[in-house]
Amino acid sequence: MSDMFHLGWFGSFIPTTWTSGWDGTDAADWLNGRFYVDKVRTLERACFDFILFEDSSMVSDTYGGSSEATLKRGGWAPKGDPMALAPILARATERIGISITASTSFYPPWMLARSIATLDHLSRGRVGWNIVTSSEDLAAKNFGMDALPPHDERYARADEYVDLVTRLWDSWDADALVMDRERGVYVDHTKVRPIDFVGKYYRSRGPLNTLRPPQGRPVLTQAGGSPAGRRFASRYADMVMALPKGVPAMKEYRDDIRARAAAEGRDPDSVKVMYVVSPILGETHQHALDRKAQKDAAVRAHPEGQLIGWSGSMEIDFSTFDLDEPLPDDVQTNGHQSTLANFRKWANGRTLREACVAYRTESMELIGTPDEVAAQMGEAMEEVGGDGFLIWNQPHNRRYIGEIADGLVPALQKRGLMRTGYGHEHFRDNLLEF
Ligand SMILES: Cc1cc2nc3c(=O)[nH]c(=O)nc-3n(C[C@H](O)[C@H](O)[C@H](O)COP(=O)(O)O)c2cc1C
Repeated sequence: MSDMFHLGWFGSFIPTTWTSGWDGTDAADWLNGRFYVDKVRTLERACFDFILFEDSSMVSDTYGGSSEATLKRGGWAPKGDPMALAPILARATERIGISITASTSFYPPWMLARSIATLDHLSRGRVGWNIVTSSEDLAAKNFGMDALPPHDERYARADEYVDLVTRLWDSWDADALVMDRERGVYVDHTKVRPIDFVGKYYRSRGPLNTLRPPQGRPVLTQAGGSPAGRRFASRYADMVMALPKGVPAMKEYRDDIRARAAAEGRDPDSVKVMYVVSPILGETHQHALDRKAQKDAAVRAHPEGQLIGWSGSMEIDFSTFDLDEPLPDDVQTNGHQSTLANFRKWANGRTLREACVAYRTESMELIGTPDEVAAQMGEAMEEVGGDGFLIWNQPHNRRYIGEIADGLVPALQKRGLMRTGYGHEHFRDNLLEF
């Protein structure tokens, strides 16, 4: 029998789908948080390890040189701040991890260390920080910069940033709070120290002005695809999100991350690699295939949705290219480099129109009845070696969440592939349990 693996949910604090016919009122009032509270409760009932919110800081106007295309569809903006949403989700739940994205290029490290430490207390040890360096110059302009530093320098800065943030968390010992009424001592000052951090890019005296996070180090997650990104992930991340295409590439990616982690002196089992998937479920196998065909037809009819996404993340105006030709060879980006490189490799001469239909934000296609898909996931994990999957909402509505939580999850649990309860209070302990 296959081993148990982890399941997380990967998504954004954005409107739900509003054109599927199964959307209710969520697309209108998603920003009041109610949909997300219901969602996280459902995922906790289904024993997901965590929910993770990606993030960005811009309204893209790359496609067609205007924000019209982005805003008209409502796919990338508006977007709420996951840092503000997290405490509401924490209050509504008991065990599920809540991981939020914050960019090392924009957040002052001391502020980030303090916000995450506070959230770790508010959630009683269930917070994760998804570390990104950001990749859009447009976002940099919102923070007073003309452009982001070059790709590899962003990772060099992030290296120092994470070092600084973890030192700030360590600037308070776990037993600093003594609350000795007789002696009149609330905090033992000998257990709180300045850090006097002086790096190439950052300086901070410290200490932090709040208690050490319950997890000590809240769960760190990352998604580096480039060599610099992989090195960074294997040095710091407890969980790496990945999008290699197909089982052999998934295995190669995991083996590489584990080897790099071992070279950094870490136990490879302390780094979990999780793959983005978006299962298409049906009542019968044919029903699932029909649903996939329907999805493909929708993209074929409106390929611009995909092109707008690529324009935003790669900062390349895809509206300027001929849809019936491949992406020209001379196109470059300072943004998600590995995304562009992977795109070229994967597109392999496809025209842009064909590429839009074929592209999937997922590592492998999973199509079938819940039990068939559970079996496919088990087989893939057996070949790859671990460590689990991130479900990416497609479509982003209650109907899809229900299909996963009440269809796929019970099928996984029946096969012994997924947990049926939480063994620990803290996110980190649950993630490292197997
Ligand atoms: C599953 C997944 C989630 C990601 N989430 C974010 C995000 O929330 N914000 C962001 O700016 N970048 C995000 N990225 C981009 C990564 O941080 C990274 O830039 C990308 O994987 C390319 O790798 P590289 O930076 O090593 O070139 C994500 C990537 C993946 C695969």
